[in-house]
Amino acid sequence: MMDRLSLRYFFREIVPNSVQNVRSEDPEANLAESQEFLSSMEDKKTTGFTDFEGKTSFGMSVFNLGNAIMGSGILGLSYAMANTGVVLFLVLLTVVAVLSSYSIHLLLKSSGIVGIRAYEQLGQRAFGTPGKMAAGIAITLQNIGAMSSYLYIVKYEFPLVIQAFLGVDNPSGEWYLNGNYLVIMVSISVILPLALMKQLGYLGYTSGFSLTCMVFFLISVIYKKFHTPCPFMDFAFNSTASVTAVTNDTVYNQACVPKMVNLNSQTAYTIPILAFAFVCHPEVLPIYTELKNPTKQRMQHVSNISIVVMYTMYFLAALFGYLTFYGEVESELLHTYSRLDPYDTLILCVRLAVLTAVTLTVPIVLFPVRRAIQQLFFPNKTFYWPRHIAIAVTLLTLINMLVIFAPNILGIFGIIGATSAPCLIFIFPAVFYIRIVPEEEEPMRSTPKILAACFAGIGFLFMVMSLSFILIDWTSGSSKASSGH
Ligand SMILES: NC(=O)CC[C@H](N)C(=O)O
Repeated sequence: MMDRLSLRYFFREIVPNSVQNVRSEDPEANLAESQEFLSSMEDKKTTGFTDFEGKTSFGMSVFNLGNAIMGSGILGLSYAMANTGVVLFLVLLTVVAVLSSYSIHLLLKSSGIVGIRAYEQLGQRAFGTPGKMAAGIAITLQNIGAMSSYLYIVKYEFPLVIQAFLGVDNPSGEWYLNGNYLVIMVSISVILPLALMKQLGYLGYTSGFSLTCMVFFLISVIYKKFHTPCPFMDFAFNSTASVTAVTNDTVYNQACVPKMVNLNSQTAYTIPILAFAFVCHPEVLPIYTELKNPTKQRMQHVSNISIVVMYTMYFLAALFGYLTFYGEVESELLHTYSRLDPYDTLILCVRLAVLTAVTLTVPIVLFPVRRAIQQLFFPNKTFYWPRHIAIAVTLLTLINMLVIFAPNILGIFGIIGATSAPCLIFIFPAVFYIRIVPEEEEPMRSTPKILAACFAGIGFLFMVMSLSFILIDWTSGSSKASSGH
């Protein structure tokens, strides 16, 4: 048994500041609590979290977080680059990646103080029930939006892939070429079983596979750049427009020279597209909960590795996609490849790879929504299989119905994405942090809190900006890039 002195020493040296802080008011009570805490630490070998003892390895956690980051967002990046130019795009991409990592730091530090690694609990600690509701609702809306965008890809791309591989030239209502049936089949046979897993950690393997598919996508995009003439020949017009362009030097030069900095009416969409591409914040804390030997540094390390790898892949995909089509690139990169040749085998494989990748991302993105629903409606309840299954089935049914019956709702998601993404990345982590970290540890005027306040301000600015652009777009009737995915 440790004596009082060595216990104090132990606390100063080993236990994170945050834990010391919450336990610092009454020394006697502290000691009793500390002993209890210490013995629980000896038993469970945790670092102050009472919620769960994780078993997922570092590598698997990187795969899971990488998979959570990488989604349909990647398909809109070339378009974003076409509207910003290479250099400005790189600057903005770097800014969003760094801000994203900083925001994870805020979340991790706050959760270390609260002791429970759930976004909703941070909201609860900071603002009581309204805070918890706000976090839960933002996560639910954002992730349902993301999952629907993934299933849209399945609905519209999968039939084309099957049709081309089976060589059906004139489809006449075959059931296996009907996107709606395919969405339901994929949901039941692939997504549901994965979504029923008790823990996220089990999805590490599928996440690894999903990322492999995206690597294949990236390699193909790079390969295509070097095997596509510029200006490219549009399959639909069977080359006439482009041939005239080749003969005309000025047109050629204009069309096939990358712009370093470009500003136009679509430039404003870059921020929402980039912000969406880096959203992974609802998944960070669930992944942290399951991490083996969880410490803030270790989880920050997992996040930074995932962000750096995705940052590199995002940049390369955007760059080579842009260098293939230049100003002709559409808001969804895969559509642009169809203009080259819809039956090109490589492009069909790429579509299949992207389809697989986003399908395997759905269960990861569904996890935090189920957790949010559990936190909002069944707090303090222990794990219960029927509830776990019922929520997953209900959510998947809802998303399937949205994708099948209300495909026009994508515009609404533009609005949701423009509000919930800045909330989840910027505003909530910052304001929760400011409220949760005790004033004795960091006074209101300390640098970290002022930084956090500026961060919330940036988020608010992004939100207002994105919303105004969407509204302007709607009123002027051209919704070319309403969501970019
Ligand atoms: N939870 C999410 O919204 C994930 C979105 C993801 N970053 C994407 O690019 O698709």
